[in-house]
Amino acid sequence: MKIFSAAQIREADAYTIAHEPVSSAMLMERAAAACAGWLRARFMADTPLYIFCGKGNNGGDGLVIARLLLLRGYNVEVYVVHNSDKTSADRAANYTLLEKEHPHLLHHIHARHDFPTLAPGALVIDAIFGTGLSRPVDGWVAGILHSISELKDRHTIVAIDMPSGVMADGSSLHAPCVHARYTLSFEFYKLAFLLPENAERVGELHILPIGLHPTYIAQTTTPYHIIDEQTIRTIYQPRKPFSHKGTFGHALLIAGSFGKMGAAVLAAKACLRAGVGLLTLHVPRCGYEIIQSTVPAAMCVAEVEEQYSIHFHEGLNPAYKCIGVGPGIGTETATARSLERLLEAVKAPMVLDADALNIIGTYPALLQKVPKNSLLTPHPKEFERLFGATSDDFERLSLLGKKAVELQLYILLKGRYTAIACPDGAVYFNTTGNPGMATGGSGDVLTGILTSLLAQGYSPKAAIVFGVWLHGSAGDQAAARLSEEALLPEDIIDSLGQVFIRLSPDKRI
Ligand SMILES: NC(=O)C1=CN([C@@H]2O[C@H](COP(=O)(O)OP(=O)(O)OC[C@H]3O[C@@H](n4cnc5c(N)ncnc54)[C@H](OP(=O)(O)O)[C@@H]3O)[C@@H](O)[C@H]2O)[C@H](O)CC1
Ligand SMILES: [K+]
Repeated sequence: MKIFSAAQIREADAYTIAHEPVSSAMLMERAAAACAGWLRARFMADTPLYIFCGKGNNGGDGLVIARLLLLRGYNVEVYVVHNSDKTSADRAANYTLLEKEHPHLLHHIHARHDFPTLAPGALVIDAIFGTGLSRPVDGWVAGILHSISELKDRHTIVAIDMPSGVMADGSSLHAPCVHARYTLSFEFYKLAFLLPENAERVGELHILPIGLHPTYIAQTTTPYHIIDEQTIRTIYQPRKPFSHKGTFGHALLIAGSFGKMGAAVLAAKACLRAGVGLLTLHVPRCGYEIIQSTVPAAMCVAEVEEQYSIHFHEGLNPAYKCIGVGPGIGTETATARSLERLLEAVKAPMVLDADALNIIGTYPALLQKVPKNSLLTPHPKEFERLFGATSDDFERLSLLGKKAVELQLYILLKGRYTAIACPDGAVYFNTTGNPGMATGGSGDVLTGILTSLLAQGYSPKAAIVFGVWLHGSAGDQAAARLSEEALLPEDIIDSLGQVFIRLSPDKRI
């Protein structure tokens, strides 16, 4: 699913109006009907309802929502926020319509002290600004956004299309914004919704389809995409009946050290469950019995060195289709030296995670030695160590994209919506996964999955997009069974099978 900018959304609107054909007023009616339907399904007609409307089309949506809910007997009051002397034509027409039928329900806000006192348990609709916001809101209008946000503990705030004050394509980190409990947005995710700095403002996001023209959507390009199950189904390669273990590749995982062998066990189990044909683990001496007894399907190469692996660049089997390195290996100087030699020796794309990234953060020259098209999987702290600090999430996203192109690497940035930046400039956001996965060890599971998919012959782009989606989906499946609180990385691994079954329904018994 594509993520469009505010300008492209306006174009999609105009294209739909010209080609469907549908009038702009009807499109507003559709958008508002989708919101009214959503609200009616969740809130009773006697809920005190306050709709705050701006002077643009977002305000127009609010006025139509008011009209539609009044028709259904809802208890509505409308407050027009006079942020501008100008108004849009569709908003003006809908204002006239409402004024004719319900003049006593219309109120006007020209200053902060015009803000009303709300009845207890009210539903507050924020339809002040949407995608038309071009600059941070200031003055008394900013005060109104604050007044709405202050209601959030006692009332339910629902933002229409965008929480007012949030800009679709740029940072509004320090700008006054409505903090909504729910955001009902039209047709597309906006880039701002996917970045952590807006999480508290957007609340629970619902994307409502309003029938924007499919031709515009198909022919318009954007670097930003949401990974959807439809895309995953085109990536996933079901197994052919005559395949054998050699068909699914031989992976090497370099993981674990004294006290961190759990990372190696988790990565190994995930690698096997994600379908690799053969797996070898390279561990320090202390990990030998652990691996042989907990992951019997894997082969194990143990070093003479007791606590840390420092010779993993030596004697590499040419049969290895993919090498994953990093979980729990530590950052000893000798380990860093071995990593450098490994990067010099390997030409095929690898997976680098955790301590491998921390070592590269300490010795940044190593970044240039990482084989092209490798997969790097930093969390935000590791990302900062690798590429430096940024002042907001939009700047960090742009740095992520820039580094992926410059270094010709796939770099993901872990988060609620993990962002995957590709060497061709595309960025994919993953929406699967849940807060239950924010536990030590979840990242090791991801490393195992990605190494497995690359070894099986998935292209680096297919492996990272599929792998991140799979990891999140297995986490969701596990959380549905066990709760987010009780979720452990092992449960993600155990649920991988269910996700594969979902992707290939003909395999169900
Ligand atoms: N395809 C769709 O998704 C549809 C969306 N619809 C809705 O339309 C809005 C976008 O409407 P638009 O009129 O373009 O813009 P807004 O209503 O969001 O904002 C315009 C008003 O905002 C004022 N403005 C802008 N920046 C500021 C600021 N920093 N401070 C104060 N005021 C600001 C602007 O005032 P001007 O004086 O600059 O003119 C306008 O008053 C979209 O979000 C959806 O809700 C359609 O209904 C259907 C299709
Ligand atoms: K809004």
